[in-house]
Amino acid sequence: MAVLVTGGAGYIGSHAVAALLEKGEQVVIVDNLYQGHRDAVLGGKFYEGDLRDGDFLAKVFEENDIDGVIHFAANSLVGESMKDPGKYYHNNVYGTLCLLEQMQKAGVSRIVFSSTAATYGEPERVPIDEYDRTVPTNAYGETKLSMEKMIRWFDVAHGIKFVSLRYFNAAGAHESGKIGEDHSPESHLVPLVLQVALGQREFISVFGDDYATEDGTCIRDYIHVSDLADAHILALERLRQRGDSAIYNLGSGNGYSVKQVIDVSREVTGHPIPAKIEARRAGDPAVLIASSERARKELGWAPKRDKLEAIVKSAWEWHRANPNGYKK
Ligand SMILES: NC(=O)c1ccc[n+]([C@@H]2O[C@H](COP(=O)([O-])OP(=O)(O)OC[C@H]3O[C@@H](n4cnc5c(N)ncnc54)[C@H](O)[C@@H]3O)[C@@H](O)[C@H]2O)c1
Ligand SMILES: O=c1ccn([C@@H]2O[C@H](COP(=O)(O)OP(=O)(O)O[C@H]3O[C@H](CO)[C@@H](O)[C@H](O)[C@H]3O)[C@@H](O)[C@H]2O)c(=O)[nH]1
Repeated sequence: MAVLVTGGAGYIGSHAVAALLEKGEQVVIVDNLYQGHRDAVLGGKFYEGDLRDGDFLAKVFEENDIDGVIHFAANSLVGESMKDPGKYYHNNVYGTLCLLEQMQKAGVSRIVFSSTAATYGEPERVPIDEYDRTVPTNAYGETKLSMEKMIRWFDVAHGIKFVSLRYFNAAGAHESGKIGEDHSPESHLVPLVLQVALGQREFISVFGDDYATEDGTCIRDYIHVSDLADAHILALERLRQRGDSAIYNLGSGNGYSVKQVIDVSREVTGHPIPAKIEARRAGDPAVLIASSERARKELGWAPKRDKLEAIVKSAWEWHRANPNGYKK
């Protein structure tokens, strides 16, 4: 039996594939390489193709004995989703519908889904738990919430059991040094800050310093990508043991402002990292911090690398060794 990983050539997906391979799992990967990299896939059987291509996806299910799916494939940028929401509905919502229909046809009844803190919107309180209200402030988060709900109805109607993992901000790289974060264009704070330290950018833009936070910049909960990968293995295990469908937050429980991320990166890299205050980015909530108590209790998950300094160090090692990412 094999695990199908959609988006397994992407940043978090490639780390999950590595973790599955380390566990001795058979892994099948589907990625259209829109953002992913062939070299990020450390093993398993790779198919290049798009989830929305019905014939292609049917063939993947026919050719492999799949017992569960881990679904990463999506577009995931807050800023872009505010400019082009249609792209997000098409790829994220329609792409997930195509996947669920193929799972139903093939009789595959387990899915671990990459959800996000962006489903909550502006929280009423922090840390946020899974019972808090979900009112997304951006189109990306809205599509992820729709995907979660769609999966739940496929459970109700067709018994497709799910674990939706609402991750907060992923950062860092694999300890082997073989895989890390490489998006093109890059829009995430940690890699952009490190690009300044590498001399590839002159300064880091700080999107707004007039939020209702201590230093005026947005606060996020950064979580190491390998800790996220571990949670997928535990979630899959829960489904294999016939556990109920569930939703879990995955974060470290620590909030750091944009300015704090820059300060920690200055310490880690020894570079002054000039910063420029710019306008707010549309769709950004001021503060997102997770309570991951439920994942700790029910999945037995705990982040092993939850200090920002350790996360930034791990990202820095990858970026320093691979200044052009996967490009040779
Ligand atoms: N990076 C984060 O901080 C973060 C936080 C919360 C949730 N998430 C979610 O985790 C998942 C992975 O995020 P990431 O940062 O690794 O993104 P990523 O862009 O690096 O990975 C997504 C992968 O999916 C592939 N893909 C996209 N659409 C596809 C399609 N239609 N068919 C086949 N392949 C397709 C891309 O080529 C890419 O390799 C996403 O679903 C994202 O919404 C990410
Ligand atoms: O050049 C930059 C880039 C980002 N930021 C700020 O840094 C914070 C983090 O931004 P970013 O790294 O782009 O992550 P988010 O927008 O918080 O979104 C990430 O984290 C979400 C979960 O919280 C995921 O769902 C998304 O997929 C993932 O991109 C935000 O306040 C941004 O406004 C800047 O100030 N300057």
